Amino acid sequence: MSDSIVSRRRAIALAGVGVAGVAGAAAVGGALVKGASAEEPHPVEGAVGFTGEHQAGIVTPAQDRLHFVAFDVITKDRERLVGMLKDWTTAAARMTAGRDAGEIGAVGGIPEAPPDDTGEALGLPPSALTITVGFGPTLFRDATGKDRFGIAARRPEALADLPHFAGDRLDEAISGGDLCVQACANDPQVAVHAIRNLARIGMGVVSVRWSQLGFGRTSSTSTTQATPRNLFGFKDGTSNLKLEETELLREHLWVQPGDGPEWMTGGSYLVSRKIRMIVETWDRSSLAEQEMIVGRRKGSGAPLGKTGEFEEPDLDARGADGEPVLAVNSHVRLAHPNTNGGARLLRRGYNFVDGSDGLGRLDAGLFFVAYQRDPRKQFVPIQRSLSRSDEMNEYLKPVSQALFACPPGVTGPVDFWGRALFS
Ligand SMILES: C=CC1=C(C)c2cc3[nH]c(cc4nc(cc5[nH]c(cc1n2)c(C)c5CCC(=O)O)C(CCC(=O)O)=C4C)c(C)c3C=C
Ligand SMILES: [Fe+2]
Repeated sequence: MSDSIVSRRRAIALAGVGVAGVAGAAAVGGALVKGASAEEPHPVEGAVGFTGEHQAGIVTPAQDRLHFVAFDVITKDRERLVGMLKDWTTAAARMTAGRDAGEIGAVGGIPEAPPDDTGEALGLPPSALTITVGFGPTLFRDATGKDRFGIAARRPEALADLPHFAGDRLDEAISGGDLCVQACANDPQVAVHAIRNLARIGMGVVSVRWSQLGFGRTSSTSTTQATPRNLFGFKDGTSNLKLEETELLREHLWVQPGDGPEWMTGGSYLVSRKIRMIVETWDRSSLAEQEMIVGRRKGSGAPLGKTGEFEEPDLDARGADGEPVLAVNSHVRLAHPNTNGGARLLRRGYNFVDGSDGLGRLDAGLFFVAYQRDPRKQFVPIQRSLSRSDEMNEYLKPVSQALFACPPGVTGPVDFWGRALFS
């Protein structure tokens, strides 16, 4: 029996209950989640498994495209919020398996009712779509300190507000958020379709605060992937944490039992930072200057003083002139674990070009995304060290920042994003 026949029969059966009833019925139970799970006997080709110990979209080999969105929760009703998270989980399981967001689908319903899928991904393969969800600090307490949904006591200490960093002039309107969804796929239409349908499902419960499109992943998250380049033309992601480094992931990426709170075990913290790159100025600097600022060769990606991309940078090496081979204010030295008490990140950023700035320059840069076990011990010290003296800052303008707690993966049919947090 084809999906469309199932959808049509279901549509007829549900025709009498109205649109709200149809939307609710499509989200009931967990059967749909199971159908899209990693344990499915016949996984869909090109689909990334949805269920598991950790959410997909973190160590998953970085796809080419991103649509990231931060939402404000606009309801005061805890049950409506929980209901939406259940509906999101069901829809995400379907979409990551290459199916319509709802059971009726884009064209399977009655003509009088809005479809439960928007339709722009009809006929497209799953395209390795992953959908990853996170909870922002303001979901736990609002700006006045109010416990909005009875979960303030469950706020992780690691979800502490990020400090101000020297040189930052962030735009509040495109920073923060109560919830975030990161959709990554190898087809931009598939990523946008996923976000659009979750926003549609969340109508009346959440409203879009800000969103960001990205292209050309700027990190590899697996040793099977070639290192991509950022908009400064440099290989980016060489020394990133990788999917295959299980021990390092335990140490630096996943929240471990005992870290607390319990509902975050197996999860990870996401920091995003939208950084405008003044590419026109960068393009007028010499190759030698660019390589000195980064600390690596532009062609091979090798650390200065070495020849292979994956050789370790030597922070102590000095040239014939007695000066450090890796400049004291180079990006790689300042971001290196040895400079930051061993701190490491799993970076998963994307390039962006948001048109032009009205002054004859591209509005382009890096939408930096990094996952970690505890931002207070990882992102914060690294960013402090970069903010203080990175030579690259002359070419950068950070415009937004956000922090989210991404819970562990959905484990099976009755599970949903946030179940342990809200139970
Ligand atoms: C706070 C964290 C970081 C921000 C913000 C950041 C911005 C940023 N980075 C590049 C380009 C490169 N970064 C590279 C390495 C690198 N960067 C960070 C952290 C942040 N970068 C880390 C932890 C590392 C790894 C350091 C190490 O272990 O050696 C590199 C080199 C290649 C690589 O290893 O990935 C490049 C190139 C830009 C352009 C940018 C802001 C726009
Ligand atoms: Fe960097």
